[in-house]
Amino acid sequence: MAAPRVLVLRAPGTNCDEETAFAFDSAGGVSERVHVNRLIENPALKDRYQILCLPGGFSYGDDIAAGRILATKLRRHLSELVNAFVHGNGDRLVLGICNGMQVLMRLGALTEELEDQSEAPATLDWNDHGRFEDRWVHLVSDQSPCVFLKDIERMYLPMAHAQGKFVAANQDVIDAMRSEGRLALRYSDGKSGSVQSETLPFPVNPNGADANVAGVCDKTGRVFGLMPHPERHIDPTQHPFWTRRDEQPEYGDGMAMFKNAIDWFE
Ligand SMILES: NC(=O)CC[C@H](N)C(=O)O
Repeated sequence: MAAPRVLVLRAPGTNCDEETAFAFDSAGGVSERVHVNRLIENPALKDRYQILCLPGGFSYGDDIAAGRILATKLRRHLSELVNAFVHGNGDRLVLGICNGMQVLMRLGALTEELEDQSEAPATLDWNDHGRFEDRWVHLVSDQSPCVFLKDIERMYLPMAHAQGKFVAANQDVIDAMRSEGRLALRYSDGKSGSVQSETLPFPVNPNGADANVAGVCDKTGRVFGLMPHPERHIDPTQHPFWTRRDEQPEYGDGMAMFKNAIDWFE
């Protein structure tokens, strides 16, 4: 099959699009970085791509709330495009990384069937300490339908955000999402390989996220958002202690996610 085409969406303030396109290309995809205004001018462009990726950054300066303006722009001008990727025939993938996850959450694309009239089922709030946190974190994945996390048990990835605290409206949302394996990726201490659901203290849980959630997927596992940055760890030399490791793995931990996405189309 021809290599899947990846739409890496740009907006004013996006700053991880080049690395993200490089990661998809290194995994065997063909990426194009496209500005949101070009899509609004030519919505038919959506039919060129099999994967939609919303990369990290500070879209529209994080004004109002991180991801809010880009989400509103997508909902107002590109709802057909969003719908084609999120739903469509169920034959495409969506990945939101950091600011991209914030956009997917504001759009409701990760939690839409849990939506009730009164409030969002879940959101991404300010980190508990109220500051931007930029460092490496340990992650474990739960049993999950997430296409991107297939056969991945743990990862060590950089994080870099101020508004990454996953907060659910209530325990029912947590229970419903957990029972479907949608609280797919969790912060961990790097020792235990299993998911912990009682909220772990800082610094293991860097932002105070409910149930240590770092990434969530939709019901189908095709739509996934995560706060850490897999595109910043695709080469082993990006690991902070790579010179001290006895053996170098072939790839950095994040690469498997991009390969899973490309392989899904085979
Ligand atoms: N790395 C990013 O994508 C940053 C996300 C967002 N601007 C925040 O600080 O929360």
